[in-house]
Amino acid sequence: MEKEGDPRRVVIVGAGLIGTSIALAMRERGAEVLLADHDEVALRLAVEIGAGSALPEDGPDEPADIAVLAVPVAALGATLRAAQKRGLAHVYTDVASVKTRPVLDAMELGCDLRGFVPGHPLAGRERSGPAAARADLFLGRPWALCPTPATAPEALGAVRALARACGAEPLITEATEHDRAVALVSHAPHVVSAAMAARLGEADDVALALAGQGVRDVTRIAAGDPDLWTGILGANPEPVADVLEAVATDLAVTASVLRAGADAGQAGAEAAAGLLDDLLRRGNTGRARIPGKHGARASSYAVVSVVVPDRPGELALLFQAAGVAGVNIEDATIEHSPGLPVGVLELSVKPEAAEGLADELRARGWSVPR
Ligand SMILES: NC(=O)C1=CN([C@@H]2O[C@H](COP(=O)(O)OP(=O)(O)OC[C@H]3O[C@@H](n4cnc5c(N)ncnc54)[C@H](O)[C@@H]3O)[C@@H](O)[C@H]2O)C=CC1
Ligand SMILES: O=C(O)C(=O)Cc1ccc(O)cc1
Repeated sequence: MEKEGDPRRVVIVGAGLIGTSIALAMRERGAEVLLADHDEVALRLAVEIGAGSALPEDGPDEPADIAVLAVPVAALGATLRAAQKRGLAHVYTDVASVKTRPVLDAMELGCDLRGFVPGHPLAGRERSGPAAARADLFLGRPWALCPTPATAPEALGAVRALARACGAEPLITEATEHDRAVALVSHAPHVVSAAMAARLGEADDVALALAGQGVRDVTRIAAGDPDLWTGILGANPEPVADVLEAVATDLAVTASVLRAGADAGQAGAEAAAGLLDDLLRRGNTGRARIPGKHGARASSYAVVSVVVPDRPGELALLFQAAGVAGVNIEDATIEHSPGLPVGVLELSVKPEAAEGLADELRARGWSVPR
């Protein structure tokens, strides 16, 4: 549904995963979308899945409200310069995973920084290209905006409206702060995931046959495009290296503790166990600090666990019951063992709503262990 202040005409340069996802989200809001990509196959595919129409060679009839540059980090400066020269839009933004380096590139190339709002949606996938695009990719996700001192307030307002129209939560920050933050929460995790996944290159058939959800979780993002990630990491080297060195220290201490513990005496074994315990507990603490939906702290929700029979319509009934009880479900996960006739549904709700929900579900016949 269209909202006042939403951009009406949007140009997307780079019809890959992120560009096409923004295009699809804006099309759902009724915007006109014009797409460009130097890869004709990607462009055609994006047009065919309904993301918009191809930007004419000679540009739009009149400048669009916003042009979104969704190209790899290293291509951003030149792409902005070319887009501004063609007069594609009144306001420009980008989605690159790093902010300081591309903004410097844009300055060096003489881009007009007043109408440029550096941006970065913190949502993505381990797949590239328009075929992987989804209109709902940005729902409830943070979208960093890093205006420079030169950025015009109207330009910032327009890009903020674009992020909201895509369902995201805009968060204004400064480029160097952004780059340090994403080194910790996105870039270094990618390298750690790749380093673990790389071990699987040497795994034998038995090990691979035993691979469960844990290793899948830890290595999911390692499936990302190596070229894209080489560009991201190369543009944010120092902050990423700082995090990797800290992780490497924890790993090196753990490895030596495990080796020493194997043949240490009683006192040595206790010291080793203490160091290991310390890391595992710091891991619990760090993981619990990752915010849940809309930036709320995950630990600020209470979890109600419900045993649900594996029957058609069961979840619909249960969510309906929560609705009748006036309880908003903030998040839900289902733990399900294949072959078992039941699963455990974990519902995250506001703490004050947990008891009422549990009582309501018990009254309707569900098992909610105390
Ligand atoms: N992959 C992810 O999960 C996320 C990526 N990003 C950032 O979004 C940007 C795009 O990444 P993806 O969409 O994942 O990549 P992608 O590979 O799916 O799409 C990039 C598209 O840009 C096109 N392209 C490259 N240079 C171009 C140029 N000079 N002119 C026109 N088109 C050009 C490519 O042909 C390709 O279709 C990158 O800067 C990345 O850092 C941001 C958030 C998440
Ligand atoms: O796959 C995921 O879950 C991601 O988090 C992807 C991602 C990749 C790069 C970004 O700059 C932001 C997000």
